[in-house]
Amino acid sequence: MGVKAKIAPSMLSSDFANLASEAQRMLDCGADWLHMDIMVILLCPPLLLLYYGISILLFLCCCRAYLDCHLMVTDPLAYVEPLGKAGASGFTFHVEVEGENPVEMVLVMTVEPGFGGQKFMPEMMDKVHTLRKKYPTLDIEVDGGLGPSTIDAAAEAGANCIVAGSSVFGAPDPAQVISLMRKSVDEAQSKM
Ligand SMILES: O=C(CO)[C@@H](O)[C@H](O)COP(=O)(O)O
Ligand SMILES: [Fe+2]
Repeated sequence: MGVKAKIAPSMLSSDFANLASEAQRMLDCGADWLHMDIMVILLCPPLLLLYYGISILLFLCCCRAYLDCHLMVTDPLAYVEPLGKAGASGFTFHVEVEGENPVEMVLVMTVEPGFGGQKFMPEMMDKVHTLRKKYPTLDIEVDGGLGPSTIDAAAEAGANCIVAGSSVFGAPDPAQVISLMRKSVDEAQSKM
């Protein structure tokens, strides 16, 4: 058996007016982590920055889940301490930003950063495959366009941490989608 599957619904696709109950709903459906996209005004609509400021605060009060914070910012280190104190559990940075990139988990984007609901980019699987060959026990996270129709490609390439927004929040039965993705990762890992 290889590395453990971790399924992380992206809160970007949740009902923003009911964040705390949306978070709990995903945990009740079997989510391992909650994925928090943190963006800057320069790259993304300001409303999202405002939203995430508020949502982190809400999570502090209401949610004890593992918060997988995806920092789409140019100065990620500046966010680590305050967000860590505030309850964030793990961070991913973008390789394009300056400075060191510590490797406990590698995130491979499978859409252009910025929005949920985009189409999965299968060409990114070469990168995942190369990483998995080189680092058999590393957590490798994929983010964007993951769902029932794309999970097998990601799992077979070696991804084990799966971020999924629209496919989970938009499903009539999110628990079933989470369970299907976990099964796909577990099966692929058992063959590695
Ligand atoms: O980081 C991002 C987008 O920038 C993601 O976390 C998306 O929120 C994933 O949403 P889906 O592609 O699964 O709808
Ligand atoms: Fe993300």
